[in-house]
Amino acid sequence: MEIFDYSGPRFDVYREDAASEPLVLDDGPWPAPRADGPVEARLRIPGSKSRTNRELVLSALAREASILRRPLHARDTDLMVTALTQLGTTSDHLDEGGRFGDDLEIVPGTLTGGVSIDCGLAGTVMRFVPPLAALALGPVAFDGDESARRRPMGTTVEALTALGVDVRDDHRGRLPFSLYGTGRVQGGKVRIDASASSQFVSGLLLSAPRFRRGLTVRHTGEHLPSVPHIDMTLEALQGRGVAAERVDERTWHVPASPIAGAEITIEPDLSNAEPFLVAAIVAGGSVSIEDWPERTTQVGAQLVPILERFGATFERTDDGALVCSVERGIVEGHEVRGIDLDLGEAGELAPNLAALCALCSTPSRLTGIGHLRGHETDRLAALATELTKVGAEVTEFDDGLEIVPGELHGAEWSAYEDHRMATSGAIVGLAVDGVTIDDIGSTGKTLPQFPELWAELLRPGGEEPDEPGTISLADFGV
Ligand SMILES: O=C(O)C1=C[C@@H](OP(=O)(O)O)[C@@H](O)[C@H](O)C1
Ligand SMILES: C=C(OP(=O)(O)O)C(=O)O
Repeated sequence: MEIFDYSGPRFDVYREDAASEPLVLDDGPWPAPRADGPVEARLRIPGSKSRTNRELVLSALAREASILRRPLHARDTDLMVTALTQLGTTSDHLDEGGRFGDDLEIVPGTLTGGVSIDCGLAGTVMRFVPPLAALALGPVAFDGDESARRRPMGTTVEALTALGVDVRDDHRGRLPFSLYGTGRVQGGKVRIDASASSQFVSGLLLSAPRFRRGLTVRHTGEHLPSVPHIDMTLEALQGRGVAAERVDERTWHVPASPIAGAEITIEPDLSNAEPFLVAAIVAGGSVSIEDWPERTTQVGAQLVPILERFGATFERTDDGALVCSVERGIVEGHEVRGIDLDLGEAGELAPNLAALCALCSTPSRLTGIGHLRGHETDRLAALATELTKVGAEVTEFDDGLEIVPGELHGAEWSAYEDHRMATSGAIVGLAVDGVTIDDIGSTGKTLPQFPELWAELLRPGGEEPDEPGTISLADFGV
């Protein structure tokens, strides 16, 4: 079939409080600000990427309209909205979302193909949309960024093929590929190897209520990373009246079922809170994150027990904020010991933790994260290269990293178009003079406001900016 020529949305680094006025940072390197002493900040972090993109997919498949309150507006979610719109969904901005952008109303429509989907570098778009596209009538082509073409896709392709979907897989389990939707998928049972990504499971489960016979997915591979993300998928389905369930450790079942419309407030992205919480350990002081959910399936919740091991203490305020306090920071000469940590469930937390480990006084081992080689970039190689550049000694294993701290020094830190590599460089820069990040704009994948929030974090004594709601570009050396 024809691969349609479609150039997807470009993204800008922009300020949500002036959403129509993109703030385009210089292409040049971003000087990571140093922290000289304790920080004191209370921050509101935009909505969860993982939850927003699940709710967007379910809203497109639902039998009636849905409203998403405080959804994330970032490159990954913009790509999802665009993909679903191309396939027949309508989305309207409700203009009530406050500082981080509008609430969204999603009205499902008849799913029709004849389109090319730009997945950008978003794992959730490339793994969640193809099963939905199989329910559309007509051809749908998928492509993404150059780096996205290196991410594993074979399990999605094989699963859909096994379910009788006509998939043209010219690049053997990589983007670009295309499928020919017939408007229906029989469903039933499918066995897949999801050891490279939990998103293969989640993607199938999300569209499964609309398959004729629902779907039972069984994972046959050795490892299964990021299990809490599958729990989040089940929770999202259940929230729409679908009796989705985990049958056993490697099997999930979703019955054929209507998907209800819903009004859902998206929790803040706890994984995107990570660099700010880590900053409290590096600088000392306290960082509060507003609206930290009491119960959540987000892996970011694991930051509390993990960062306690680095000396942080946590408490909740009556108004729902999580306060992370650290008596003396690393920059004040406090020595924090490294740790051994299995991050198999929470791989997306690994890059920022690796940066923190490099600032500790003793070696650390992060394991269970071999699948990070298929993330935005090969994160194990990228972390090893960049941490070595600034003076740490790093050994890569098949499933992780050993990080031996050293005398650290400034360098140009490469982000590899990876939001979490960029924020990891910013963490190192808090404690090390002369760190610059080659592409801070890559944070736009899930947190376009990162430079702005980082400046807010580092503003002395919680000082108000010159004009309320604005920050000086000089803060970024722009
Ligand atoms: O389903 C999701 O929303 C995600 C699942 C995880 O992917 P992997 O299982 O590939 O690690 C996670 O790392 C990613 O950031 C988001
Ligand atoms: C792995 C990640 O993203 P993606 O959803 O693109 O897989 C991540 O955000 O850490």
